[in-house]
Amino acid sequence: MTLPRTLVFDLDGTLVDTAPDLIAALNFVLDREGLPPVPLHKARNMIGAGARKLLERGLEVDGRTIGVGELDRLTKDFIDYYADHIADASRPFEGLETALDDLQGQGFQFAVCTNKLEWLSRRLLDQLGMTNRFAAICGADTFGVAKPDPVILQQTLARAGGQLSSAIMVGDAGPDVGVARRAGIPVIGVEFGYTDVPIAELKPDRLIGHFRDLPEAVQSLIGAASTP
Ligand SMILES: O=C(O)COP(=O)(O)O
Ligand SMILES: [Mg+2]
Repeated sequence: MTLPRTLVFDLDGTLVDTAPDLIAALNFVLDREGLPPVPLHKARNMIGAGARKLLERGLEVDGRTIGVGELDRLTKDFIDYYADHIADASRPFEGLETALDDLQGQGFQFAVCTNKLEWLSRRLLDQLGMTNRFAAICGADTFGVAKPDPVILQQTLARAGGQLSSAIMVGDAGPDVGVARRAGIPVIGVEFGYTDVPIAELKPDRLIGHFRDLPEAVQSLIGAASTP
């Protein structure tokens, strides 16, 4: 039996431009703590390792480090606020729907492997009308491990009914390139996402600057893999 080819997507900064709502939630919490807001351009690159890390990084801008208990409380406040505003301004990156239609027509299926919490990821994709696009939607809490641990990618693929030998990862940051490398699958980097290290420096197998280029990047990877 041939299992379907699977494209596994990161969520924040890859499928959806979530920075405006994530940073609004961060600044809501900072404001309640009496701290100044972090500007969007600066805070964008703090996204990628989950809500807790985003808060830690946001607090560090002001030179603040806090205890575990306080961080727990602020993370809860952050998630409460974010959940209520998850799709106020977040939108899929340009060209995504067309690229997915094209690839689906070629027989690909899709999955989401994110360091966001699963229920937040589902809520976001629900509100954008995209949940049904994905055979599996898995977050940092789904299997108790986050990217770049390869287990999350292996388990996401298992849940989607795919397999590692016919999967490609698509992501915007270090954890995405890392998880793909550790699981031994190719990775396409997107240049429009959130990362403190430029994605090109992480050397993904292909780089795209717009979703219109995704089908061709996928084809060239498959072509390269089947060339003797
Ligand atoms: O929410 C985050 O910080 C990370 O999410 P991502 O893995 O979808 O980029
Ligand atoms: Mg990301």
